Amino acid sequence: MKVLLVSAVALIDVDGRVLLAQRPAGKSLAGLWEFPGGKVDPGETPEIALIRELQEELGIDTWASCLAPLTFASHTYEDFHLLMPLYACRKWNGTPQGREGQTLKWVRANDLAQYPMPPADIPLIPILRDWL
Ligand SMILES: Nc1nc2c([nH]c(=O)n2[C@@H]2O[C@H](COP(=O)(O)OP(=O)(O)OP(=O)(O)O)[C@@H](O)[C@H]2O)c(=O)[nH]1
Repeated sequence: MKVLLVSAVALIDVDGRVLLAQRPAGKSLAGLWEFPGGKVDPGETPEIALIRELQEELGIDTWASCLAPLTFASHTYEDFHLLMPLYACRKWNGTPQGREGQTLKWVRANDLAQYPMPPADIPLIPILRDWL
């Protein structure tokens, strides 16, 4: 089984809300809400990959020093095994915009469970809620 390394982040605003992005139609897991992030390319650290993905997907800039390791997902999908570190980040420059057609939503900790997420993300929600 191929292990896929994906870096993801809980962006947290001044009101303690978390940013979720809805996967656009046509992609795998379309319509589900996920944490911003993406695949770690060869030669990248998880932090560098995340900084790049945040620029590409949301048009914001952040720094490795602002990415705090929070927890991780380890989940077997049909064709691969996902290993996904989840960072927490409260500091960035710019206003997140869905640059790749994603709908974005700032969600309160207690409302996170109302957003359908990929199966790998489900165990992360109570951890994030307790941490917030
Ligand atoms: N970014 C992100 N990816 C997640 C989450 N949960 C989860 O299972 N994934 C999976 O991790 C992989 C992330 O890859 P990606 O975002 O770079 O790539 P993608 O599937 O959008 O497609 P692409 O290869 O066409 O760019 C996908 O298989 C996605 O379903 C999550 O919360 N955030």
